[in-house]
Amino acid sequence: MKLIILDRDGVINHDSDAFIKSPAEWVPIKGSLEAIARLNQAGYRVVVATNQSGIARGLFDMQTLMAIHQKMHEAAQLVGAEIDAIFFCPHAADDNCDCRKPKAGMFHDIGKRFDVSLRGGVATVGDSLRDLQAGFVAGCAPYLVLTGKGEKTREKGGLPPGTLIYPNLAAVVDFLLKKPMELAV
Ligand SMILES: O=P(O)(O)OC[C@@H](O)[C@H]1O[C@@H](OP(=O)(O)O)[C@@H](O)[C@@H](O)[C@@H]1O
Ligand SMILES: [Mg+2]
Ligand SMILES: [Zn+2]
Repeated sequence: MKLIILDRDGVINHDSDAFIKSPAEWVPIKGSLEAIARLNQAGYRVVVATNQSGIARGLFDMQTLMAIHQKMHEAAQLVGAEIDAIFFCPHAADDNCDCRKPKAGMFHDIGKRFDVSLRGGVATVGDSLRDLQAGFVAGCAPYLVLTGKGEKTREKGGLPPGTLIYPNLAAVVDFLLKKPMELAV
């Protein structure tokens, strides 16, 4: 089975320094949902691994997070895309949980749930260093996109070895499905 693990904010939808606190604030990045549909058609299971410390911060509750994800699923369906599962960490950094990226807990759980060894070339796509670090530790091939916080992440450096950089999720999918696309260097 082909599997890919995507960060949510800044990869699928626009991010905000004020967090994505409601369905109304969830706006897909142009081309991202269509890119997921192309992955589905190529036989990929698409799974999201997202930090949602806004829950621990009291910025929004679980019901609101579920409503945001319902909107994401519906928007995906409109373009023939399907997100197979959404794993999220609702904790704050000082909760010292095992699931908050850059820890790899969500990635290990995804590997178990889908019975896939992540070390077999499973790609993970993120806009923050912690996304890439979590995936890399779990054995994934890291891809940085320059949407969301990606430009800042590139400037800061320290990316896991072998990280490939692309302008956005659609360009990563072009590469994965072997349509020529220039690397964003
Ligand atoms: O990119 P993913 O993992 O899908 O979600 C990130 C969000 O949960 C929020 O994560 C926060 O980081 P802190 O949780 O405050 O460190 C900030 O970066 C917010 O701007 C951002 O919206
Ligand atoms: Mg992000
Ligand atoms: Zn957690």
